Formats: sequence, C-alpha cells, structure tokens
Amino acid sequence: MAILVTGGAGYIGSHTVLYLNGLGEEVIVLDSLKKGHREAVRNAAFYQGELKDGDLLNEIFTTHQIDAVIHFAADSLVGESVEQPLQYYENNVIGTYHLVKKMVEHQVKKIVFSSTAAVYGNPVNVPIKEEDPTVPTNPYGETKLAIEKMLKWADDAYGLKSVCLRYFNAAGADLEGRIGEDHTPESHLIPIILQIALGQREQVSIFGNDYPTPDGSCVRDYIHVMDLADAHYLALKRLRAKEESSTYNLGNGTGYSVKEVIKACLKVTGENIKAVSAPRRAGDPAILVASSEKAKKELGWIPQYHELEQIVAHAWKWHQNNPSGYNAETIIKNI
Ligand SMILES: NC(=O)c1ccc[n+]([C@@H]2O[C@H](COP(=O)([O-])OP(=O)(O)OC[C@H]3O[C@@H](n4cnc5c(N)ncnc54)[C@H](O)[C@@H]3O)[C@@H](O)[C@H]2O)c1
Ligand SMILES: O=c1ccn([C@@H]2O[C@H](COP(=O)(O)OP(=O)(O)O[C@H]3O[C@H](CO)[C@@H](O)[C@H](O)[C@H]3O)[C@@H](O)[C@H]2O)c(=O)[nH]1
Repeated sequence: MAILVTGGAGYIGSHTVLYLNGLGEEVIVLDSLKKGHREAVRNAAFYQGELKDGDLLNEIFTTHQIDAVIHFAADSLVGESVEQPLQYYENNVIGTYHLVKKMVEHQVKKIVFSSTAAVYGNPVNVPIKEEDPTVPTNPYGETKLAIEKMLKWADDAYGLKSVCLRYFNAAGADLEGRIGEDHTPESHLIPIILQIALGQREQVSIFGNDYPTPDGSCVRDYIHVMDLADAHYLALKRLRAKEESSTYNLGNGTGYSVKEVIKACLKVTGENIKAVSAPRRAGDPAILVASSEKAKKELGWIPQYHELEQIVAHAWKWHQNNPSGYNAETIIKNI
C-alpha cells in the first residue's frame, strides 16, 4: 500500500518523504509547488496540483493503492495569516475539506495531519499539554484547529481515523545534506539568521522586546525536522495497528528566546549576527513550549536532537552548501 503525502515538496514534507523512502514505504506526492520544490522530492511519484482539484485526486486515488494520507499542504505563516485571513481559510480549511471529501469517496480511512502549537495561543501552562485550552491568537492557528475539529466529526460520521500532530518550531535539515529549508521569501527565524551569516542579509529584526519572558523576546521550542519525520512514521504505524484517532504535541520541551537563538547561531557559524529591535509581530504568542510526554508514551517517539546548536548546525550545513537553495547550481552540486 502507498502513502499520499500532500505538501511533500515543502520543507517538512520533503524530509518526511525521504525518511519514509528509507523505510521502504511507497510514497506519492501531491504539491502545487506554490512554496515547495520539485528537486526536494526524490524516489516518489510526483503530481503537481491543488488540494481542490477533485479530478486529480480521483486520478491519484484510483491509480495508486493508497491506505493513508499525510497532509502537510497548507499556508503556514503566523504574520501573513493576520494580514490575509481569508487566504488561510480558503487554502487550509477549504483545501482540507476537498481532500477529506475525496478520501471518504475513495474509502481511504487514515490521515496524519500537520497541526501546530499555534492552536494553543498564549498558554495557561508551560510546558503545554494536549488537553490544555486551545485559544489561537492568529487565523493560521484558528484554521488548523478548525481542521482538527473537521477530522473529529469525519471520524464520527465516516470512520476516518486521524492523528493530529501539533508540532512546535521545525528546524534543521537532512543529516546528509541532501535537502533542507528553502522558502522564498524566507520568514523563519533560523534561516534568516543563517542568511546573515552567509552575507546575504544585513540584519535580523527581533520582533518584540517587551514580552513577559526572561529577556523580553518570544520563546519557542525548536524541534529537528528529522525527529518530526520519525513521528509521522510512528503516527502512521499506530493508525495502521490501532485505527484510533488521537492528538500529540511534538517538541523538545525546552524554550529558547529569539535572542538565545541568535547566540546559538553565532556560536555555530562563528559569524557576527547583527540584530535590531523591532515591534511585535501581530499574532505571536509570547511563549510556546511543548510537553511531548504523550507522544513518547503512546507513539514510542524518542527525539534524537535536543540541543539547539546541533539543530542549527544541521541547518547551517545545508545553507552553506546550498546558499541559493534549490536553484540549478544547487541541483548540479548535490547530484
Ligand atoms: N515549519 C514549522 O515550523 C511548522 C510547525 C508546525 C506546523 N507546521 C505545518 O506543517 C506543514 C508543513 O510546513 P512547512 O514548513 O514544511 O511548509 P512549506 O510551505 O515548506 O510546505 C507546504 C507545502 O504545501 C504546498 N501546498 C500549499 N498549499 C497547497 C495546496 N492547496 N495544494 C497542494 N499543495 C499545497 C506548498 O507548495 C509547499 O510545498 C504545514 O501544514 C504547516 O502548517 C509547520
Ligand atoms: O525575522 C524574524 C523572524 C521571526 N522572529 C521571531 O522568532 C520566533 C519564531 O518565528 P518563526 O520562525 O517565524 O516561526 P513561528 O512564527 O513561531 O511559526 C513556526 O512555528 C509554528 C509552531 O510554533 C508553526 O505552526 C508555523 O507554521 C511556523 O512557521 C517568533 O517569536 C518570531 O516573532 C523574529 O523575531 N524575527
């Protein structure tokens, strides 16, 4: 049986596809390439298209024997979602509605869904547990929460079993340096800082210095993208064995402020990083740190990369070897 990976040409999706390939799974990728890169997908059948393209989904579900979907495809930027909320409802909620409708039609009954720490909003407890209140502070988190609820009702009505993985901040890259993070424009903190180290940017703005955190900047829990890939495999394994819906946090359990991330990048790269204070970014909660005890207990998930410097070092290796990301020069170099 094959696994359909939506958004499999994106950052986390492509690392998960590579990981599943390594375990001998047959993978089919659907990606619009709005944000992803064809070159990031290796050893998988590839379909370029949209979640809302019902004819394409019919073709995929009838051509391949698909028993499960891993659903990454989404818009996923906190700040952008505050400015373009309808885009997020359309692509995330309506896009997933179309996918789920086709899964039900084609009797595909398992889905692993990319949810997010953004469903919690400003946490009442730190580290955050799955049963804590979900009060998103931005439309992105709202759309992911709406999808989680859509999947719950789809389970009740149609027996569609889901695992919702609420990941915290993905970072790092494939250990062998084959693929990595390449967003245009880049908005994520670690790649932005690494672009400064490469001499491609002058400075990083620290969004907010008056948060109720030890140094006033936002605190996040950075989790290695390959640890996330492993969690997707374990979630799928559980769905195949137990056919039971569930929700898990995925993080390291340690929070780093924006200023601490800058220091870690300075240490790894040996380059000076110019940082300037800037206003808060709309929609950002002050602190997001995971309790992942449930995933460890029920999925048997054992994250391998706990140290922020180690995670940054893997990202740095990719950025150093691929300073322009997946451009033609990069592809030639990597082959
Ligand atoms: N990066 C993080 O730190 C993080 C944390 C928590 C959750 N997530 C979630 O994980 C998933 C992947 O995140 P990422 O950082 O790899 O993002 P990404 O933008 O790199 O990947 C998303 C991929 O989905 C594709 N896509 C988007 N809309 C599509 C559509 N309608 N039809 C087909 N393809 C479409 C894009 O082209 C892209 O390749 C997202 O759902 C995101 O919300 C990410
Ligand atoms: O130039 C920058 C970029 C970011 N930040 C801050 O750095 C932190 C991390 O930001 P970023 O890397 O943009 O990630 P988040 O906004 O935390 O969101 C990521 O992590 C979420 C889970 O926590 C996911 O759901 C999102 O999809 C993913 O983009 C935040 O506090 C930002 O305010 C800055 O100060 N300056």
